[in-house]
Amino acid sequence: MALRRPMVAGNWKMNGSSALAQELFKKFAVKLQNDSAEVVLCPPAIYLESVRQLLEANKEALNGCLVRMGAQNLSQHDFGAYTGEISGQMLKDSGCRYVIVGHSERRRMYGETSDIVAEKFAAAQKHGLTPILCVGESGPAREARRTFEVIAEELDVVIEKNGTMAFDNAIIAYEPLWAVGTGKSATPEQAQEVHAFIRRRLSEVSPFIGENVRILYGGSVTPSNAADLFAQPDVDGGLIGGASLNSTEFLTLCSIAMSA
Ligand SMILES: O=C(CO)COP(=O)(O)O
Repeated sequence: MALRRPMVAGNWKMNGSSALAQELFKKFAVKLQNDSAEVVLCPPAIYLESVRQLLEANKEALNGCLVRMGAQNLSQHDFGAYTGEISGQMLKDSGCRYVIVGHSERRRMYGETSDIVAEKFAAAQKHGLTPILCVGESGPAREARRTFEVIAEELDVVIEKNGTMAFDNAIIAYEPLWAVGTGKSATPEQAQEVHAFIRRRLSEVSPFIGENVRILYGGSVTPSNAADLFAQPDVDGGLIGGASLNSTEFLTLCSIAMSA
């Protein structure tokens, strides 16, 4: 078993259906062979209950394979007059283990600042969820050679509020904005370079955290590029958008992670 168990997390975004969940579980029961990788489904909140029921109903068929559930977002608040929001406690109550925090689509389209992201990270942990913290630079930032600077800023705000040790119970996802939903993935070398940078930065404070935190790559991962990406020493799997909506492709990605 690798030091860090690979993870494949499917971020459905505002896509999918309960039928997709059923289809996935039918295939999981047949195709997932072992627990050498962890599989996470992050459907829209309205489908969390369907996925929870499928997890329960397929417990035996999954035979120890690690399939878990995550949400795509949470409120930074515990409860109250926040129409349309969902708290960490509610997600925990619904059977979530993980929650994506700071996805670039939320930062860009819903005004989530790094401070809000840091609060959401704290709220997730407070309620017993493991945050999957997304960081990543834009295309222009990369062209201006500001990749490390942007990633460091995004990380540091979360570290300042929560401390480096908080990453003992967190996952990081490197998702360069120019690769998200564009069909243009980072090369394995580009991903590895940034993953190593993130690991080093955490190692400066805690070598233990640096060595153990799982860092996923996200951005146009498909069955044709996943093996090379997942084979990088600091890439511990993927956060998958588009390809997580196709059950055959998603299962292929899970198999690749299992043999990475
Ligand atoms: O944003 C992503 C996952 O969170 C990546 O999306 P794509 O895999 O569709 O590029």
